[in-house]
Amino acid sequence: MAFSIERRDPGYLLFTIERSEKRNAINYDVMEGLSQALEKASEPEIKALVITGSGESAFCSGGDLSVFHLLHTKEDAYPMLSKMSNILYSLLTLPIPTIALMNGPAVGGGCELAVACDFRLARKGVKAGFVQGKQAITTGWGGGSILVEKFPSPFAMKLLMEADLETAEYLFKTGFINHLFDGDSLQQCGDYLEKMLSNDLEVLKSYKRIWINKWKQAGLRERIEEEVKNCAILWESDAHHQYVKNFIKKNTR
Ligand SMILES: C[C@@H](C(=O)O)C(=O)SCCNC(=O)CCNC(=O)[C@H](O)C(C)(C)COP(=O)(O)OP(=O)(O)OC[C@H]1O[C@@H](n2cnc3c(N)ncnc32)[C@H](O)[C@@H]1OP(=O)(O)O
Repeated sequence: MAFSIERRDPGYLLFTIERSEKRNAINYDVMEGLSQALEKASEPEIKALVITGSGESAFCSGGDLSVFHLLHTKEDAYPMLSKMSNILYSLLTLPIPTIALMNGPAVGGGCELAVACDFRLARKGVKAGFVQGKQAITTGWGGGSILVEKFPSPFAMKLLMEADLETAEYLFKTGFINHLFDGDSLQQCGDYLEKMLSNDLEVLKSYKRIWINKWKQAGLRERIEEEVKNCAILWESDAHHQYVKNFIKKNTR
């Protein structure tokens, strides 16, 4: 199974990508798992959704390049990008708080998954970055638009345009990471959530609605659709295919 979904104390749903051998890369099974978790997170008594990856080698290494290298044209790429962008938009607008528990690196689409969550908790020393620019594409799951909506422009623009991996410590200073931890990630996450989840679910939902309304008014859904379409166009470039070919070659030697 590529994922697991578990109810945990104090009242949150834990979604784990169970693909540590692929550094928790997102394939179609993981997308299906995320959709199921989003549905389950709407059940009564669930006060938050926590997303993590198994092991400590990665939170999520982005799109599974061993699968997505089969997508050549923009017509091939668009359905995959669009599907995942719909999942990330549902995650963004989930009526309860959401947490990316970054026990390891978050790379490319993995960083898009993290930015779609309300809070990001990272293990000290891990790295994270929107590296897509180095692969001759842009973010294509909506993460660029979400980043720009949530963070000050010069910071967001620098992260996207430099397309580098940054340390969790730098990202903490800039506010992208909300909490740095050592030791047991689930224990740390439980401690971080304890005060918040001691409040009534309707209070949490009412506050979350303030952000959801803001994002709706800002036309974020439409902006994400534009990002998806633009990424699909870049996807079919020779430069991108060359990058992916090199990645596959390097990793099958
Ligand atoms: C779709 C797009 C988007 O944003 O829209 C994207 O996400 S583009 C995807 C962006 N992601 C990437 O460029 C790949 C990022 N991956 C990495 O940077 C690295 O793997 C780290 C996550 C930092 C972990 O490094 P570490 O040295 O621990 O592991 P490693 O590189 O030896 O990888 C271990 C195994 O996982 C596989 N692996 C790692 N990342 C993968 C990925 N994204 N897709 C498919 N396989 C992947 C490697 O091929 C290797 O398989 P074998 O053991 O069989 O050799």
